[in-house]
Amino acid sequence: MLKRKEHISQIIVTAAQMRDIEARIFAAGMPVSALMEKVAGLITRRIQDIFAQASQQSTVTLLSPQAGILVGPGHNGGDALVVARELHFSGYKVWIYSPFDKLKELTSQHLQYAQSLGIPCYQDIEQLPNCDFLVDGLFGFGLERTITDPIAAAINQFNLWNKPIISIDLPSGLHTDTGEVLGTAIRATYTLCLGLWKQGLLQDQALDYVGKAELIDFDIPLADVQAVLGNAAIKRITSATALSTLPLPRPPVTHKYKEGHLLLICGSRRYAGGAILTALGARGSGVGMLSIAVPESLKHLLVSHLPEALVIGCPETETGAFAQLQLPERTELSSFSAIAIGPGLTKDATSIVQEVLASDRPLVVDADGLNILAQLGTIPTLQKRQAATILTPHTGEFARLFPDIADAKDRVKAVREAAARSGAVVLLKGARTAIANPQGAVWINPESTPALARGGSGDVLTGLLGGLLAQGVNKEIPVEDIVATAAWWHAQAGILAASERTELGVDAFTLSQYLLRVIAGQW
Ligand SMILES: NC(=O)C1=CN([C@@H]2O[C@H](COP(=O)(O)OP(=O)(O)OC[C@H]3O[C@@H](n4cnc5c(N)ncnc54)[C@H](O)[C@@H]3O)[C@@H](O)[C@H]2O)[C@@H](O)CC1
Ligand SMILES: [K+]
Repeated sequence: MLKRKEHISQIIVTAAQMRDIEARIFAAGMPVSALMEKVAGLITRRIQDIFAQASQQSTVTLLSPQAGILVGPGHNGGDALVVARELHFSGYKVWIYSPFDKLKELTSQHLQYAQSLGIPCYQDIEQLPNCDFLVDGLFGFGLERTITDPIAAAINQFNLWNKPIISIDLPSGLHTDTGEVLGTAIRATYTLCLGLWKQGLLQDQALDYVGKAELIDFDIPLADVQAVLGNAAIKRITSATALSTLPLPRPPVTHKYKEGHLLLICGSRRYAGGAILTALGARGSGVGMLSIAVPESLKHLLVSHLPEALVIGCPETETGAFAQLQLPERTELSSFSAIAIGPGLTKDATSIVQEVLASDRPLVVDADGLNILAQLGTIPTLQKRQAATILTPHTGEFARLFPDIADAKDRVKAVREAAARSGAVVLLKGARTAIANPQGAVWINPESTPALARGGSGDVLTGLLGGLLAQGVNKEIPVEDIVATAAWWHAQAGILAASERTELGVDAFTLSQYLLRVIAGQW
């Protein structure tokens, strides 16, 4: 059983779902004002911690830091006003920017009380004094239309101040579900997301605005979450879930075939390195047995890099691409636990992709394998496969496979539709990789690094995923969990490598060497 905190940190909600969950809490008797008080108290404490830490690291000690509090018309503004009051009482110098004439009732009451305490309140940005940091309570999940002037101009101005900004719930201006910028948006240094993770904070287009995001858990009952979300949930992949899916510990009595036999089909003379990187990713997975089918002229190269693998040289075309898949005698595709196909294939390998699709083995299709699928237009026939199919496109490959649903503005929606249509588990690569299964469940990898935006890093993922799949199939681990674990592991290896070698130091070979270090400390 997952602990409550762990469970809560996995959940992702839309604005509508958050509103429904909130409504259940209020209907059960929790007063709105009491919840606001509780939440804003938690935010205040976190702001104080952040600021205390920053002061410790700085050579200048501020005796009474000055906070600018930005207040919108709804309950996000109400939260901000409670924070203003609490910071005021704990010795901060506080001023309030409240540009709206009409406020929700609770927000209006808090404003009135803050003013009665003598906290200065301004309506125009020109009047605002200097400050050490800003608290953004302009809009939360109630933002429903594009922000216009004068608020848009004020937000742009705040962004130019170059002061730390702490956004309450989400940076004002971001769409709660898609992360789209509605006109303009606050560029936060920290986002303190309230209660449950909002989907928009995990969409690629929001990342420039979100800063460092944290969840402020205010004890939402899990029963209310379950009642609203049901099973078609969107989940954040966490270390705890990923680690629990790894094929560890191994049973004391086992043998190499029991620990999975992966067949990789990859490479061409032109893209020889892709085959090596895919194989190194598979090696990192710990798979029991690795067979690698490559065009004949690559065989020695692969053997010299991976002496443990069984390398199968296949007939090749004049240009050194696969002409045919020729497995050793008495070996069928069904002899393997799983197959991964694609990196470095070239488009000459069309018939091999078809052959593999017709097999009854769990299958990962990547890179040129996906381009061949797009050309063949066979996406609907994937539904008929007897075993799981996993597609791992980057944005360009996704657009070729699903031209009518590729949607940069809502990647979660796009990946969900792609999975439903294809019957495959689809992993859409990005800064926040999103994974969907055909039943509508989605997983998002919440931590990654731009260091991974580099040729060959996808090949490592394909091998790693294939290797985990081969091991997981034997242990009856759900395919979606394996895909999520591979995405997490790959990203964590990138993060660890970047932390030691900078974001420029994570070439794909190096990445493959960091895989094991991610988990070595955990077991
Ligand atoms: N979900 C929860 O359980 C809790 C939510 N709380 C806070 O409440 C927030 C949601 O509050 P609200 O529903 O009042 O929504 P918001 O505070 O996000 O703002 C909605 C208000 O902004 C106006 N508005 C929307 N778009 C606008 C635009 N483009 N230009 C000008 N005005 C615009 C709306 O008419 C409405 O008055 C959360 O983000 C969070 O900060 C907390 O107080 C406590 C608990
Ligand atoms: K906000």
